Amino acid sequence: MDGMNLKQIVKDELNRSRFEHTERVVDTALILAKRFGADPVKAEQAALLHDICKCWSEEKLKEHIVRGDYPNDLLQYNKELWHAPVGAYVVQKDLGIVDKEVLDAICYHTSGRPHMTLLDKVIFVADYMEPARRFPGVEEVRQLAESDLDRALLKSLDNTLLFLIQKGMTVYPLTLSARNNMVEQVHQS
Ligand SMILES: Nc1ncnc2c1ncn2[C@@H]1O[C@H](COP(=O)(O)OP(=O)(O)O)[C@@H](O)[C@H]1O
Repeated sequence: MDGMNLKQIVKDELNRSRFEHTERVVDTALILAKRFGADPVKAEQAALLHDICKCWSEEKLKEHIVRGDYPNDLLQYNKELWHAPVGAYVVQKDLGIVDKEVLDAICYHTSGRPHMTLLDKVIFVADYMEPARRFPGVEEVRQLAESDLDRALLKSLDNTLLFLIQKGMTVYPLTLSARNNMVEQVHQS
């Protein structure tokens, strides 16, 4: 499947604003990939596909997760997390994407995980800081991403965790592990 076909498939799956977000994530991911030496073809593909299941209903995502091979605790946490691992499964099964790095970058783009690959980091940070994002603290992430992808990622994870805690929400543990691991990586560098 070539890039144009994939783009049309993604467009058909998403509403207009989500597709425009996706296009901005692609642009941002390509900039970060070039800056930090990630594979631009993989970055473009992972960014294009990262939110492919974002417009599925809660019921459809839940049915899929119940029947599939997903972490046991996933359904106990924020439904905003669900589209990412389901998206990785769907692009593998329905679109024939087999590249594990691309599939992992899609799978972990919302939660993060410990020992994130360079591509995971590029997609996570691109999704967090694409130009239309207005999160408190996003400007600092953009500044850090000018020169240090790890610090930009750590700040994005910190901001996400602080946001969830301030809202009194539960935190999916994988994000805490991702954050702890990035603290270690940043302090070692
Ligand atoms: N560890 C976590 N536990 C619970 N919710 C989380 C966690 N990490 C991220 N989220 C939530 O997921 C959402 C972000 O998902 P994302 O895929 O980036 O969607 P969007 O592109 O719409 O921002 C936010 O609401 C965020 O608070």
